[in-house]
Amino acid sequence: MNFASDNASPAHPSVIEALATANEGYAMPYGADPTMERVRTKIRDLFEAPEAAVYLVPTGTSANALALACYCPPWAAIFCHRNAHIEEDECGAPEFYTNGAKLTLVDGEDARMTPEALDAAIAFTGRGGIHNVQRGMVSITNSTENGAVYTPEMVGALSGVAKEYGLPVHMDGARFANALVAAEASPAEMTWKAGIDVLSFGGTKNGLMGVEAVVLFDPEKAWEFEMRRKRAGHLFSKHRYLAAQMDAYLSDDLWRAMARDANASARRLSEGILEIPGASLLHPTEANAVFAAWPRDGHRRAQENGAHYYLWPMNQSLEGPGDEMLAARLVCSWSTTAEDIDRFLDLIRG
Ligand SMILES: Cc1ncc(COP(=O)(O)O)c(C=O)c1O
Ligand SMILES: C[C@H](O)[C@H](N)C(=O)O
Repeated sequence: MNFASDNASPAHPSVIEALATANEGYAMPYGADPTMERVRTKIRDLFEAPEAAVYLVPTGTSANALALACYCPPWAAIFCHRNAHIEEDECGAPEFYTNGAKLTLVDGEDARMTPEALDAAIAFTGRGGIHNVQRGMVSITNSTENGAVYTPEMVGALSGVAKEYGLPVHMDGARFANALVAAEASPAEMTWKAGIDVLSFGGTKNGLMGVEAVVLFDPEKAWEFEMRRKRAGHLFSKHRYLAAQMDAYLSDDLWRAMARDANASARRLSEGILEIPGASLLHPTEANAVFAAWPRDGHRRAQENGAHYYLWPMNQSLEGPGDEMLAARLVCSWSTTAEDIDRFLDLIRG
């Protein structure tokens, strides 16, 4: 029973098979392999964006930081939610790769920014001319760090604010597939049709071994992205192994099937927890993560029987009154089984 993160899940067998197939013979390096061309075409078709520039990188952090660096000057602000991954969990990579851009934090429940809060933050920034950090760009995480989903309409409302100030918009889509299937939207509706300029299109959390696509819907910055990727050391020489993963991901709609399974598991888990007297959700279960609280005794039983997950916040203690409510983050993935969930629920129910 591992609910620590979808980063803990195995790669899907189809992905491993694709890697084994890709391992036959020779292939031109650095992205010049035929599989990458097929991946680029698939993504352009999927997003209805025939001119989009498409690149693969190994991690979500590299996807985010390199994308942001292409759109935000060093003297400007990146407006993001205060719990955004680029703020809390990338060890300063966005600030480093942009050569110093400032992350300006915006509030909103469930790690979803509101248009009003975003507008206020942008309006306040750069008001004093040369003395202030300037207005740079906006970054949205979908699904969010608290497991919530922005619908295309919500994305459009935030992008509308950004565009009033002439700012580009990035989407951290480490869990884009989970958001997309939850919103029952098309990739184009959830991105460029809603004002997104550049997308970190995640695969690693959703069944791949380690690859993310960066999609620049206007290819104007394609060459700059290529240079930044190479200079950062994120251009794989044996690039065919990244391309093979993404090719398998996009074949037979595997990516959306895995996301649907992960989201369904989270709903099952969330509903089961709410049957426990006193249990509650900290955030709505809209994608593949559950943020919930239940009695400490249940946590002790689960962890004594091998369950892996994070208390939320992480610094809470298992020592203390057994009936006291403790919160946790539980993340489901394509590989989460009904047996895992039912076993976990039996343990925390007692
Ligand atoms: C929302 C979000 N964005 C980006 C990342 C970064 O991905 P990585 O850890 O592969 O750098 C993560 C990691 O899980 C994430 O949760
Ligand atoms: C928190 C950690 O960085 C990872 N993004 C996760 O969601 O598990």
